[in-house]
Amino acid sequence: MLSVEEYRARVLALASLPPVEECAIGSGFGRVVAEDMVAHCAVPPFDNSAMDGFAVRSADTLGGAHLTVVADLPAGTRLAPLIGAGQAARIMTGAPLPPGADAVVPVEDTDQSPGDVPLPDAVRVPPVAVGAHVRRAAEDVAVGAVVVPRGQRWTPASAAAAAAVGHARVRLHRRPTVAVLATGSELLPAGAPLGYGQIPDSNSVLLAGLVEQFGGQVVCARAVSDDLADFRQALVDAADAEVIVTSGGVSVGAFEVVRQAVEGSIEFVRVAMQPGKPQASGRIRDAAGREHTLVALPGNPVGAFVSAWVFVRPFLDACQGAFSEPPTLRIAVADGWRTPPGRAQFMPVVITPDGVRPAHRLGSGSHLIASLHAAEALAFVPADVERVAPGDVLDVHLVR
Ligand SMILES: Nc1nc2c(c(=O)[nH]1)N[C@H]1C(S)=C(S)[C@@H](COP(=O)(O)OP(=O)(O)OC[C@H]3O[C@@H](n4cnc5c(N)ncnc54)[C@H](O)[C@@H]3O)O[C@H]1N2
Ligand code: MOO
Repeated sequence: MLSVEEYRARVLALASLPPVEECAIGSGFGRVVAEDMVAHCAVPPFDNSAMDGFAVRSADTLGGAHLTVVADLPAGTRLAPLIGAGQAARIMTGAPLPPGADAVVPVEDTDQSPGDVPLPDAVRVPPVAVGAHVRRAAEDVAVGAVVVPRGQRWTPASAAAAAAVGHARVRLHRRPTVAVLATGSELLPAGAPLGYGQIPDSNSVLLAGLVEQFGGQVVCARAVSDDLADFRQALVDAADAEVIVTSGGVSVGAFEVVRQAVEGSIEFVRVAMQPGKPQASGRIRDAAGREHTLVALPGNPVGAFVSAWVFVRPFLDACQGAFSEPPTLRIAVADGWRTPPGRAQFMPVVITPDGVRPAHRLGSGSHLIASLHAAEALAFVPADVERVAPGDVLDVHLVR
């Protein structure tokens, strides 16, 4: 049996990076930045006022002062009047601090009224320190600084950062294309009336959703029977997919269909984890000679879910050039449970004020698909731990 880390390393070794595309900064959210984005301009680009008020020379204001108002400076002004001794300028938030001035007094702290009023001839101000209410040029980011590093996911906030430092376009990795095939002759599409021994296919919708959540682009997702002709047709549908994620058939038998339908090398392994013990992966070539990476997960739905988080997520991250680790917390256990000896366990849990507890009374049973959605996280129990007791502290991976 392989450890979780050993098998994860084997799956990661199958990853390859899709090409880079140049995109408008307002698009491609969720994709991964391919090159460090460097600031072309500073943020803020110039010293400016953080308040509506009066720009002053702090040295003039010791003990309070009555200053002559020599200019009116709204945001966007092109005026840059020199403020001399005993002078002030009315200034609005975001307007450049005029030369000579080194502080701003908010209008509320003066004898003037706020709002749209005529420019006064003079203003009474209290003492104010150098730099008060001034936003310094480059105090957020300086020219040449890396603002969004490669490997990070592109978000609306990164797009705003890009705009602020002078970029209209960004280089992003293309999303890897993924086909999801849930194998099993007992499977029917969701909503179809069930005959004897048949069940709804819940894995293809589960895995397709997770693949999208992990940044993959799902090109097809459906159930496939354990019949050679059906699997061959599914591969035709999946022709555009760089990656094929399957569920089912990894314990015995059904993968013979895959072996007969394709060329390539698929490795079947047992991983010391619960759920998710049987796994398979490799590279395959379809009848038309196209290469695909295969990541095959166990059919039991909770096993498929856990395997997707533990193997497919880091694999798809590597296929996108992403460096992110899943969010992991250290949380105490509220109610204890037994764990399988010699296998790491991923327990679906809810997070309560008292700590984590299993999301279902039957624990990590790998068929408990209808209650899995209640789980907020997977609590990781190392292979050498056989009993989890209240108060034990575990690594908890968020799964929402
Ligand atoms: N003799 C042994 N039997 C089993 C072992 C074992 O070591 N020795 N391991 C068990 C474990 S653990 C798992 S996990 C499963 C893995 O089996 P497969 O990957 O071959 O999956 P199937 O047999 O096809 O299905 C297992 C289970 O899951 C249901 N299923 C499958 N696909 C779907 C789907 N798309 N939607 C909903 N439910 C699905 C299927 O009906 C079965 O109940 O093997 C154990 N057995
Ligand atoms: O490994 Mo299976 O997924 O435990 O049920």
